Amino acid sequence: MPLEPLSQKDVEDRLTELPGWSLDGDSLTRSYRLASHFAAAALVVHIAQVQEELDHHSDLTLGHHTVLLTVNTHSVGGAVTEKDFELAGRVEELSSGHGAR
Ligand SMILES: C[C@H](O)[C@H](O)[C@H]1CNC2=NC(N)=NC(=O)C2=N1
Repeated sequence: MPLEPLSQKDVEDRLTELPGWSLDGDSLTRSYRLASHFAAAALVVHIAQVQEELDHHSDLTLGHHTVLLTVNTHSVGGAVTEKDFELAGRVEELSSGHGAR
């Protein structure tokens, strides 16, 4: 089934299940803080693996002890779709194993 943009209400409702995530413009976003720069880099690699698995490649920025994700769907003009929530949920699951907060 082709991806469709979610309504603003759907996005807000779904965000209540993802603490730490918010809507920034047309994208879902979350910043994670890690114990070291290397730990942050390892989280980036792990997220990149999931992005490949889902064939969904959101912006992923490595900072000093931080990882910033900005998630939207290019094929619908950069709006938020179900696939963005799927990726965000997967990242939430794996982030705790990295000690991210
Ligand atoms: C052909 C390939 O499946 C598409 O280009 C995928 C790749 N990764 C993607 N990532 C994101 N964020 N949005 C997309 O629409 C998208 N499309």
